[in-house]
Amino acid sequence: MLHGKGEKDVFLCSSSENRLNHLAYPFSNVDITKREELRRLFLKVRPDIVFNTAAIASPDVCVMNKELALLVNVDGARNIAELSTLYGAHLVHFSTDFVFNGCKPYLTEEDAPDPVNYYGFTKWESEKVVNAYADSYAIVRTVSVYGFLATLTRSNFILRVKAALEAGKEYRVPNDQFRTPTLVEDLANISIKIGIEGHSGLFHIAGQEGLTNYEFAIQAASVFCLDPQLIIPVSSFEMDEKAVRPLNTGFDISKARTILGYSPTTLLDGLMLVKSQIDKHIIC
Ligand SMILES: NC(=O)C1=CN([C@@H]2O[C@H](COP(=O)(O)OP(=O)(O)OC[C@H]3O[C@@H](n4cnc5c(N)ncnc54)[C@H](OP(=O)(O)O)[C@@H]3O)[C@@H](O)[C@H]2O)C=CC1
Ligand SMILES: Cc1cn([C@H]2C[C@H](O)[C@@H](COP(=O)(O)OP(=O)(O)O[C@H]3O[C@@H](C)C(=O)[C@@H](O)[C@H]3O)O2)c(=O)[nH]c1=O
Repeated sequence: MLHGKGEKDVFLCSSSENRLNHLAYPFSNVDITKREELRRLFLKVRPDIVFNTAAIASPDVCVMNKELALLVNVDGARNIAELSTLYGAHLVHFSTDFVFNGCKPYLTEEDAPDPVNYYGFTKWESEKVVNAYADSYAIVRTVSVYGFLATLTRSNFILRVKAALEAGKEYRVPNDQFRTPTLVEDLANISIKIGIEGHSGLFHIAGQEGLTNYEFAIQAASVFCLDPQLIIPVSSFEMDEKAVRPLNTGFDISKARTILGYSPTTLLDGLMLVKSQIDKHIIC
């Protein structure tokens, strides 16, 4: 998404291999929890803008490995915030709707966080360290990101629904978790704008339609021409996941619309885009 945007060179890093090597950007392995290693990278690259997407982003993994979650999500964010200040970079840090308790949908930037799981707790703490240690920064909170890339670290909701239905398997989905799903291209484009234009503060970035995960799965099945009968609505309680999920989240995106001119893709267009990307990938 960064390709051809502005006059910036792009430098990629992550803790394992470069999964975007077809794009031919320079890449370094870095562990954000290792401050000296990270400092050497800042010294070498001298970034104007840093996008911090690194995290332990699975709520279930976070609750099972709290030490690691705290280390990466909080200490790692602190290292990046400190070094961004030291080297004069504008930091765009990513956070989540899971900082909220799920009692109210369409949350604004003014609503008070109150996480109900350990992942949400570490992400809220990450926001506090960014606030405390970064001079020039924006925090981008987002919700249930969907999209297609052949080399994803983790899959996402609609790709899992698609895989199960294609295999003729039933897929149990909570009908009591309300979200505003976010198309990854919308998130990437607005984040680049935030970075390049140097916007500061907190932004809620999500899709414009709110629906339950069950309804989302049904819409995905329709676009992918798969059998919706295989999608079984269940309560979150019946899901029996390791980490409890906040029930009602989803964002009010008025601030982003007004300040950034953010105008997200509709859910139907987003799902059709993902379908066309997958079809193209299969043909290639
Ligand atoms: N996906 C979603 O629906 C949502 C995501 N978010 C937030 O967006 C951000 C990105 O999430 P998402 O892309 O889904 O997460 P992924 O799990 O897909 O990717 C996280 C990345 O973090 C990297 N990473 C993990 N540990 C380290 C480390 N110690 N040092 C350097 N890099 C590390 C991983 O690198 P490697 O691949 O090399 O292991 C991986 O690429 C996170 O901050 C998450 O909290 C917020 C709301 C919704
Ligand atoms: C693994 C699994 C999940 N689900 C449901 C649970 C949940 O309602 C929905 C989405 O599950 P996921 O594990 O993709 O997402 P989940 O971890 O619930 O969601 C979050 O991801 C993190 C990173 C965030 O920050 C949040 O914004 C949110 O998008 O899918 C199933 O229905 N069946 C399954 O087999």
